[in-house]
Amino acid sequence: MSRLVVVSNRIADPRKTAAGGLAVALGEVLNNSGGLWFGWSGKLVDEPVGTDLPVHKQQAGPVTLATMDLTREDYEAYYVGYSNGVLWPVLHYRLDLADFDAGYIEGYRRVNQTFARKLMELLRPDDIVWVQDYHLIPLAAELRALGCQQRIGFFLHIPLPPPLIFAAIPGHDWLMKGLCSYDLVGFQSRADLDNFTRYIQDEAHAQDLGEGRWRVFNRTLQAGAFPIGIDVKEFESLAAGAESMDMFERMRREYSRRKLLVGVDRLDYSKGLPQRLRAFRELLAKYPESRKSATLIQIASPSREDVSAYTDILHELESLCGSINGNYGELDWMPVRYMHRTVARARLPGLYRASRVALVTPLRDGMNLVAKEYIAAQDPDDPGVLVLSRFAGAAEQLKEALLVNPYDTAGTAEAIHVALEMPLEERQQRHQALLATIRKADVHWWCDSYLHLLGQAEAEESGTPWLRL
Ligand SMILES: O=P(O)(O)OC[C@H]1O[C@H](O[C@H]2O[C@H](CO)[C@@H](O)[C@H](O)[C@H]2O)[C@H](O)[C@@H](O)[C@@H]1O
Ligand SMILES: O=c1ccn([C@@H]2O[C@H](COP(=O)(O)OP(=O)(O)O)[C@@H](O)[C@H]2O)c(=O)[nH]1
Repeated sequence: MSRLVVVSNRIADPRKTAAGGLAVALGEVLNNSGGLWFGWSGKLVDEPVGTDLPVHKQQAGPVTLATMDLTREDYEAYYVGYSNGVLWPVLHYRLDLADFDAGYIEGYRRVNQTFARKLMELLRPDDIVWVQDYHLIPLAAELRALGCQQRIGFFLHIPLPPPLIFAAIPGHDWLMKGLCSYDLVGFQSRADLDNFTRYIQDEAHAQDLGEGRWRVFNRTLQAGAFPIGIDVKEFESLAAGAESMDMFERMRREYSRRKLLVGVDRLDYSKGLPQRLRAFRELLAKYPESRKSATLIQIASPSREDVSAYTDILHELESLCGSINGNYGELDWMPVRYMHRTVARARLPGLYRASRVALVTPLRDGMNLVAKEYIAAQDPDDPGVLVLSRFAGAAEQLKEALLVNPYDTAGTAEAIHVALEMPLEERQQRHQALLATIRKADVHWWCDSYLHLLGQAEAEESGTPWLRL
C-alpha cells in the first residue's frame, strides 16, 4: 500500500483528543499507511526572510509529523496577509474586506515554494499526497515544477464563490491554474463544485470529459463534492466522558428554569455573530414571554487577531451583547452570556446537550462542524433543535434543521421562536433524520471516498493499484 502524505497549514498530534475529529480521522488513515503529516509548526522565528529553516520530525505512533517554523515576515504575508486578508474574505464572498494592494502574494508564493522544496526531500516514489485548504493552493504546481510525479489531491475546506467574485482577485487565473495542477480537487458542497466548473468552463474553456473529469490548462483532472463529516463515534464517547458530563450537570443545575440556546464559533466575520444577536434581540422584543425562558450562551473563540477585520467584529459583538443585556437583563437573569474564550473540545458535548437550541447562522461557511457536533451530542429521547443558516455548506445535507437566512433578522427570530416551542415528537423526528445523515457521511466516509477516488483514478491511468482503503 502507498504511503499517505497529508499537507496542511496547521497540523495536530492525532493521538490527542483536543486535536478534533478531523485530526483523529486523518491520523487514523495516516496510521494505517504509516503516513507523513507535513505543515507549519505554529511557531515563528525572528530570522530574516529567506533563511533556510530546518524541518523538525517527530513520531506520533506510526505517523511522522514533519513541521517547519515560519519567519515573522513570511507569517505576516503568507498567513495573515494573503491567506486570511485576501483569500479568506473573497472565498467567503466578502470582496469589501479583502486587501489586494499590500503585495502579500509574494510571501504566499514564497512559503508555498519553500514547503514544496522541503516536502520534495521527504517524498517517496509511490507516495500519495493530499493537500488541505486555501493556504496551499499553489503547492502542487510548485511540486510539479520540481519534478514531482506523485499523485496529488487537494481539498478546499472553505467555500468557492461564483466565477465573477473569484475573478476579482488580481492573479485569479494563476490561482486557478494552481488549483488545476492537482489530480483530484475536492469541495465541501455541490454549490462550490458548480462554481468551480463554471469558472473553468467560462474563463479557461475547460472540456467536460464526464464523471467529474475535466481537460483544462493542458491536463486532465477530476473534481467532486465531498462534504466533510465528524467522527460521530469519537464525539459520542467524548460526550460520555467526565468533562462533558460535568459540564452537562452544571448547565442543567444553573439553568433549571430556562431554555438554553447555544452558539459556538471562532470569532470570525463569516460566522454571522452580530446578525445572530440582532435576531435574538428581535425575539426578546417580539415575544416578551421568551424573556422569562431563554438564555443565549455564545462562545466566540479568539481567532486571527492579527487581521484587522477580526478586531472590528470583536468590538461590534461586545457592544451588541452589552446593549441587549442592558436593555433586557433583570437582576436574576441576563439574556446573553458571551465568552471570548475557547472552550475545551472535551467539554462541548455537555454544553450542546444541555441546550434546547443551537444557533449556527454563518453568512458563509465551508461546512460548519459545530452543526454536526450539536446533533451528535443530543439525547435522542429529548433532543434539541438546530437552527442552521442556508449559507453553511452543512445546509446541503442537514435538510431537517430549521434553515434560515441570517441576513433576515425577523425571519431568523421567528425560526428561533419555532425552535424553542417545537413539540417533542417533531424534535425527535428531525433529530433522528439528522443523526442518520451525519452517521452515514461521517469523517471516515469523507476520507475514504476522497482517497478512494484519488487512488482509483491513478490505478486507471497506470494500471497500478496505488491505495486501497
Ligand atoms: O487555522 P486557523 O486560521 O486558526 O483557522 C481554523 C480553521 O478554520 C477553517 O475551517 C474550515 O474547515 C472546517 C472543516 O472542514 C469547516 O467545517 C469550516 O466551515 C471551515 O471554515 C479553515 O478552513 C481551516 O484551514 C482552519 O484551520
Ligand atoms: O471554543 C471552541 C470553539 C470551537 N471548537 C471546535 O472548533 C471546531 C470549529 O469547526 P467549524 O467547522 O465549526 O468552523 P471553523 O472554525 O473550522 O471555521 C469544532 O470542532 C468545534 O468543536 C472548540 O473546540 N472550542
